[in-house]
Amino acid sequence: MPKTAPLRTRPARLAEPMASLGGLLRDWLPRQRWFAGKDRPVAELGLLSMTELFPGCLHLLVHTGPGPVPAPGGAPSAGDCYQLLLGVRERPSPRLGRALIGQVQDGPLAGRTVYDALHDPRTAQLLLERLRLPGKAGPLRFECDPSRPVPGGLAPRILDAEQSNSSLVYGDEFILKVFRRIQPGVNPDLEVPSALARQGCGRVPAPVAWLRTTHPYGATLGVLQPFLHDATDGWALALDALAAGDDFTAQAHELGRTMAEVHLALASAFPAGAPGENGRTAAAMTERLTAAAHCVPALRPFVPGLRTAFAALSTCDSGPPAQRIHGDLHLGQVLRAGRDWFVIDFEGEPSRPLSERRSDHSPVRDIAGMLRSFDYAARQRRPWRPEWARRCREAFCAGYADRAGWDPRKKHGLLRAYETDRAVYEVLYEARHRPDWLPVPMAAIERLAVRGD
Ligand SMILES: Nc1ncnc2c1ncn2[C@@H]1O[C@H](COP(=O)(O)OP(=O)(O)O)[C@@H](O)[C@H]1O
Ligand SMILES: O=P(O)(O)O[C@H]1O[C@H](CO)[C@@H](O[C@H]2O[C@H](CO)[C@@H](O)[C@H](O)[C@H]2O)[C@H](O)[C@H]1O
Repeated sequence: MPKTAPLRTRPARLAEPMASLGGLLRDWLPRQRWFAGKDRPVAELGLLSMTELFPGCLHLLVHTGPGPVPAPGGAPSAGDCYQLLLGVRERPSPRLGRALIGQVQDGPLAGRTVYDALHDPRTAQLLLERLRLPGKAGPLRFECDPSRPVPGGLAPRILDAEQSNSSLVYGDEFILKVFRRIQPGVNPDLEVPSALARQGCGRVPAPVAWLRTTHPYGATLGVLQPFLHDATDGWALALDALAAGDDFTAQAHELGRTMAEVHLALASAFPAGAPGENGRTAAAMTERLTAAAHCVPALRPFVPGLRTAFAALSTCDSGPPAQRIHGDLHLGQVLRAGRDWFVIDFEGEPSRPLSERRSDHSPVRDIAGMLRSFDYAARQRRPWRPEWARRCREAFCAGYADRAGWDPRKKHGLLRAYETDRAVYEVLYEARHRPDWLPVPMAAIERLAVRGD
């Protein structure tokens, strides 16, 4: 892309830019994969913070309703906050392609073309330059681990993956995840891998630099970590194995061992909080089911059957103690390089509040997530391959038991409840993001509600 024209409007004068940018962003936001509020129009759109990061590049935190824009330091309001990096240039360019957001009609930016600057190699390069050394820009703080220096001049490319955030890869050596939906507090995707690195856990790429903001509240905005360039994610490997009719149990077994290792490292890295309590967990799961059935009518006939899984949880033995976990474990979150598995993306389920994602949970929740993922993979082939999934699930649990010292297969009631809770989450996720995929978790819902296995 050609060099962007410097913005001659001073940032302070852009205090009212939502009036001019608002229309464009209202159209553009709901079309982004990472935008969570697809089920409602963007009625409210307000500016929480704006920083001119480089000439021609604005860093924005915007609030989308339904609630009003919260006042700094004031009470939280219903709605979400998103991080945007907007490129602003004098003239449109066909090279902007799908990065184009549109042309501003009025206000201080009238006539300028606005685009998603993460697609602009120059912005990507400048971003890495800022991250390599500590520094600040307005409320933004660029920080790094001085023991893990990052070389300059690495060529950037935007990752073309179905993601909840946006990622840039630099010279196949580092990957920068730019969080899109921002919540106050430290993001577990920075907190957890940093803590695991301090434990010497080699199964998780360690953050080397990160971006945070101090306004309108403290929050993590991005994390740079080593890119495992020779790795393939577990989802792609599982689909390849299915297509070739290959067995995947050796890989699943090794993956089970890896997850147990990561859970053990997490338990040492974070002091244990209050012990988990099944009755309270069952109540929370039932509440989530009720909320999901409210949004997805197809769930409703199965609610009574699913509730029995949660009711049974209240009477189960307590199981392994609650601890920090991954929180959104599936085959897309594990990468295999050579014979080793690595675990990424410790953000947790993106739709849940950060406080909940950062609290302790049963490790069975992660195990259930991975077991569901084998089922997802097996359902990508027709006729679907229940045996393939069953063998992988067995092997994963056996590998986990080898390393953890307790066997998930002996915790049937816990596993059923957590699998049910995960399938309910998936129904909601698919209904919002990929309606064509809804039959996949719905098949599990039917199985769990009717047969309970
Ligand atoms: N350290 C890494 N090395 C190699 N690939 C990675 C690494 N981190 C992420 N990826 C790739 O980027 C994709 C998206 O990363 P992820 O952290 O899951 O983002 P999101 O939370 O937006 O879904 C992953 O599926 C994986 O293919
Ligand atoms: O974007 P994230 O990786 O944080 O996770 C979200 O998106 C996932 C899909 O990309 C979704 O996972 C579901 O689909 C997977 C196949 O694409 C499957 O392997 C998982 O088992 C299934 O849950 C995940 O739930 C969601 O949080």
